[in-house]
Amino acid sequence: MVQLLKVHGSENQFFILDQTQLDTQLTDTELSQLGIQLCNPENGILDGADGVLVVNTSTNSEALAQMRVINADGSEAKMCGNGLRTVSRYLSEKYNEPSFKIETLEANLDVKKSADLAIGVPAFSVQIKPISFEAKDLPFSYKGMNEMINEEVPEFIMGQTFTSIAVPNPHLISFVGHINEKELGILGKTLNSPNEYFPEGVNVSFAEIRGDNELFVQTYERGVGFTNACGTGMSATSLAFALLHKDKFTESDDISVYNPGGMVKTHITLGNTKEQSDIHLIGNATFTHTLDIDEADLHSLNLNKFDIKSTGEESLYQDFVSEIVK
Ligand SMILES: N[C@@H](CCC[C@H](N)C(=O)O)C(=O)O
Repeated sequence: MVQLLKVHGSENQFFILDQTQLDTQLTDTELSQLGIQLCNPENGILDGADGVLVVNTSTNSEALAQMRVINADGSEAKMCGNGLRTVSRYLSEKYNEPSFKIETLEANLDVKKSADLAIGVPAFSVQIKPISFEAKDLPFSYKGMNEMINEEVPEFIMGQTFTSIAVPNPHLISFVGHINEKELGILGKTLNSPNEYFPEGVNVSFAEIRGDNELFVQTYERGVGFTNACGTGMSATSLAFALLHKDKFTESDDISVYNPGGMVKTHITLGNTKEQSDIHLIGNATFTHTLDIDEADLHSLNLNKFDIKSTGEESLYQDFVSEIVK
């Protein structure tokens, strides 16, 4: 029997599959198909999810395990901040370790247990890197620019400015007075369909500055669509905020980042160069369900065979959210 978990970070929903439990690892095609079928909001499991987080044995001795990220459309992402917190909790409980490193596609990242956000709401802090602003790393193409930092791009939306940062998955950020969800949806869809600007798609976030070190961020995710929260999106937005809105940013304090699914904290330490800045993302790591299945059924995608049990954690998370004034 294999056990998957249904988890979330700020209601950014995932399934965790620990492949070290399996006799035979799923192939990349099987993982992609599993992502598409499990995550479908209409006929997936437990109302679907934004992705599948795959735990593998690490390929280097520094990290406790490896995390891969399969988006809901079956594509693979380089990183996932909210997901990394939930995988951190999973590994922390499995190995009884409070802090360690997790291998992701481009870096080994420091993770550690933080103070619970509320009763029954465990939290983890995760490092987000590497950081790049270079067009080739996003990748993007616009008027031959090597970086897009606070640029007006009327082809996207008239009167807004845009900043593009890879952490290392690609993000496009725009600070606005008030988030227009319809415009975010149209831009997100356009830039995640064949287009001349972001050939590999991009996660698009609109952010409102609510006060000193206080943001509200909404994201249209590559490979997913609208999501309740995007951890790397909130991290990249926090870095853009620290660089572009210095009058509202205090480096010694955390930034509170509200989102449709709850809230997280980020901590930005600016480096000698903007790429050398340090980003930490702190937030909940909630396990909502366990899902047991025979390994053979997993390989053959017989997903109606899951034995699903609730953990009871979601109501405690909802109690925490009801106390937040967004
Ligand atoms: N929601 C995630 C990001 C997941 C990857 C994204 N869809 C991509 O393709 O880059 C997060 O919390 O960071």
